[in-house]
Amino acid sequence: VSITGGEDCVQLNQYKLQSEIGKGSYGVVKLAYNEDAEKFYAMKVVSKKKMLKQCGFLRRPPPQGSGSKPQEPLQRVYQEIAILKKLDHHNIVKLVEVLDDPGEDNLHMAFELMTKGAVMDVPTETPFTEEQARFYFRDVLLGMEYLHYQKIIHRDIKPTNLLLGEDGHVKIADFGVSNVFEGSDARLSSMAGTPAFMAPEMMAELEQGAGFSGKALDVWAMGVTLYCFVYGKCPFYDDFIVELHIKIKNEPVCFPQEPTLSEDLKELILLMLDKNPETRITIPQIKLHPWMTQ
Ligand SMILES: COc1ccc(C(=O)/C=C\Nc2cc(OC)c(C(=O)O)cc2Cl)cc1
Repeated sequence: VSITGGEDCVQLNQYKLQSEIGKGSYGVVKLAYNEDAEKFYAMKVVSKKKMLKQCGFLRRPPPQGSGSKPQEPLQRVYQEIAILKKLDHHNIVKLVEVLDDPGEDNLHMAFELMTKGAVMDVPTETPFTEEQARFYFRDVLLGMEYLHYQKIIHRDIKPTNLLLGEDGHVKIADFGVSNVFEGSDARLSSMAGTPAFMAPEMMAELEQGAGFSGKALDVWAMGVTLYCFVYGKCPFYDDFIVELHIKIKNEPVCFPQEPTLSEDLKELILLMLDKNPETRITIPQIKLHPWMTQ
C-alpha cells in the first residue's frame, strides 16, 4: 500500500479548491482558499453537462406554436447568477465571483463562506428552543421580505438552505429554482422545490388556469421550516411522493406533546400552514404577530 501526499488541491485562478463541504442536485460546494485575499470562500461547482442533461429530459416540450422560446437549459444557472448579483442584504448569501470558462464544463461560483454551514439538519433529535428559533426565524423573515420586495420567489426555503455565519446570523442560499416576477406577485403553475416543503395548492387536481401565488408558496415553506426548527422534523412526511402529497393536501397540522410550545408559536405555525393560500398569513402580517414581536 503506497501512502500518497495530502489531498491534491485543484488550483483555479487565485483559488485553491479543497474539501467538499456541500452536495446536492446542483453539484458540489468546496472550501476554497483565495491566495490574494488570504481568505476562505465557499466555491459552488456546477457541471454544465449535468445541467443540460437535467433540463433536457425533465423539461416538457413547450406547447406547439407557443410564443415562448425554449429556454436554453443553462439559462437557469445564468438566471440564478443574475438574481444573486442584484441582491445585497444581510440575510442573503453573498456571491463574490463567477468563474465561467466557455471551454470548461464546470462553472464556479465563489460565495462568502458561512463558516457554520446549514442552521439545522432535518430530522434532528436536538431542535431549537423557542428563543433560538425566534432568533433565526427573524433573519429568515427579513431575508424573505427583501426577496419578495426585489420581486423574487425563492421556492426552496428549508433549513438546509439557511446558512449560519460566524456572527451567528442566518443567510438564505440556493436560488437554483427561484422565479423572478413582475407586478405585485408571481402567478406560477410549475412544480419546484423540496417535496416535504411544497404547498398544497401545487397539488391541486384540476389545472387552475390562473396558477398560484408565489409569495404564498414561500410563506408555506417558511411555516414548514419554523415547525422543523422547534420539533426537529417536518409536519407532513411520507417516503412515497403520492402519499406525501395527499398528507400535505388533507392532513391537519399535528403538534407533538413534547416539546410543549407557547400558544402564540402554535398559532403562528397554523396561520402559515393554512391550506388555503388566499387566507394564509402574509410576511407583513407575520412581522406583527405576537410571537415575533415578543
Ligand atoms: C460545516 O461547514 C460548512 C460551511 C459552509 C457550507 C456551505 O456553504 C454549503 C452550501 N453553500 C451554498 C449552497 C448554495 O446553493 C446550493 C448557494 C447558492 O447557490 O446560493 C450558496 C452557498 Cl454558499 C457547508 C458546510
